[in-house]
Amino acid sequence: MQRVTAGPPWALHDIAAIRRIESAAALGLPPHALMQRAGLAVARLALALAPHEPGVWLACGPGNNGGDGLEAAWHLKAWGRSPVVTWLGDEQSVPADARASLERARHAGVVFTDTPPPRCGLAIDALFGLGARRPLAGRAAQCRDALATLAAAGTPVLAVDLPSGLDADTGTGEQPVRADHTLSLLALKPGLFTAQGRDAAGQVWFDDLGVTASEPASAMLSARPEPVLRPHASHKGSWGDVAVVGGAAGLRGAALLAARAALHAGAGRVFVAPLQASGEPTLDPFQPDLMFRDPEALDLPRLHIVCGCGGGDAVRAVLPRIISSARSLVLDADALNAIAADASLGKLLRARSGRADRPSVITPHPLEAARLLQLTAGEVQQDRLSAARKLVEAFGCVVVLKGSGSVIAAPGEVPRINPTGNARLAIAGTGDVLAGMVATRMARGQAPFAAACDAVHAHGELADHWPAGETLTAAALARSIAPD
Ligand SMILES: NC(=O)C1=CN([C@@H]2O[C@H](COP(=O)(O)OP(=O)(O)OC[C@H]3O[C@@H](n4cnc5c(N)ncnc54)[C@H](O)[C@@H]3O)[C@@H](O)[C@H]2O)[C@@H](O)CC1
Ligand SMILES: [K+]
Repeated sequence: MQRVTAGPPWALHDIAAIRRIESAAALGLPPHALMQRAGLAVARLALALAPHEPGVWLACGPGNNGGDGLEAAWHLKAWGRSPVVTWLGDEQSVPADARASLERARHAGVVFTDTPPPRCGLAIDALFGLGARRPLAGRAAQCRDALATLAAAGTPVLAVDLPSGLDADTGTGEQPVRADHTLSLLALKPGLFTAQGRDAAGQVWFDDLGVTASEPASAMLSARPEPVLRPHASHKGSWGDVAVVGGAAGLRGAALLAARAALHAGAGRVFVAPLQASGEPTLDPFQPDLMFRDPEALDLPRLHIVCGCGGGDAVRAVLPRIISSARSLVLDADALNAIAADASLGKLLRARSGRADRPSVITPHPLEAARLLQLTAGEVQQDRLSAARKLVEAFGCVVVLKGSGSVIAAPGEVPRINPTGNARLAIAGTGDVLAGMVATRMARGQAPFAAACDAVHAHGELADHWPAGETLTAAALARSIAPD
């Protein structure tokens, strides 16, 4: 069993792949073996989480997720604990494996009750796992509410395989169980790490039940970036030139944030090309290293461009030239809104996909993604991985779909879900900082997909390591970037 932490590139499998892995593994094992391993793993983790509390309540559903819970109860009883089970199954329709575990638990003298105990040392959610495809209702919803009441009183909640009611593929669900810990069995699921998954699952643990996955990963958790060695014999030209085009009147800050982020991330030179800026000062007094230019004067084929941050409507006019000519391109915010409103810009972006030397990355949040796909933001959030894939199909570029568990997708690549970051990033300007970080990585010569994955990971880690009690603002975030 392993604790899932941000760092290694964990493989994720969708429901269809897990069902195939399960069938292949079962062929070589005696009946009930996988559930026995699952129940043992759950019981071990339960013991580790509440070593001094004998009372454990297990809410067990009608299928094999409930069977895992019953099997765990049997172990806990054998180890001298006091498990109490609420079982929602039906004697007539219980699956064979779950029946075997039910009988073991009954014969061992595990207590069964219809009503949850008022208190216990640990509560285990074994209501539904992979089979949950509809909202919890009736007694299952009552158990979910009882788990919430216990959690509010300080009882840790451990979910078996998935928080019940959470969709393993998408991380969506209507009021899923909220767990402090989730033990994912056989394979890790994408839904634990995106959309509502992170809030519902708490700390994720993984036990492969002794089975090597016989299926390719459906997605991966992106790994911590490798540090980049900066050779002593390098100069500012070695680290690339980033130019930020945006910051229309009243929105200057967004462009400055992206530019400062690019500078702190280690670009060799950073230019700012504000839109509608005639007669304004051409200096950022807090960051005098930034060089100001007229957007029309930029040598685009040499430059790694960030476009859109605070672009307003004015960005529309400069986009055709930028999309056609920029050396590399990160498109954010108003640039994406302009593309959503004008199919000819989308065609220009798509045309870049034929040129490996002209990479492009788009960084929409869910509403911008929805505009690009002509969906609602709710529809995008309903299946974030598939929304990111659709954007890749539409524009042929690297896509960063921001939000809890940002998804990074690209042509020919297994999609990544980013495991870092927290709600402190849910403020204005942090997306501009991210755009500057992605562009800098491309300016330094990284391939666009890796640049996007690494920048998103590093951006999230800044928030994860933010000092307690200090406010995270986008400007402070940009300043805190340390080039690696
Ligand atoms: N796949 C495997 O190899 C293994 C699976 N195991 C466990 O088995 C689970 C999957 O078991 P099942 O396929 O039996 O599915 P579940 O136990 O998740 O659900 C059982 C059934 O409940 C019904 N159901 C779903 N949502 C409901 C709702 N909201 N209200 C009422 N009924 C609902 C569905 O018809 C579903 O088939 C996994 O998540 C895991 O916990 C483990 O035993 C280890 C091995
Ligand atoms: K569960």
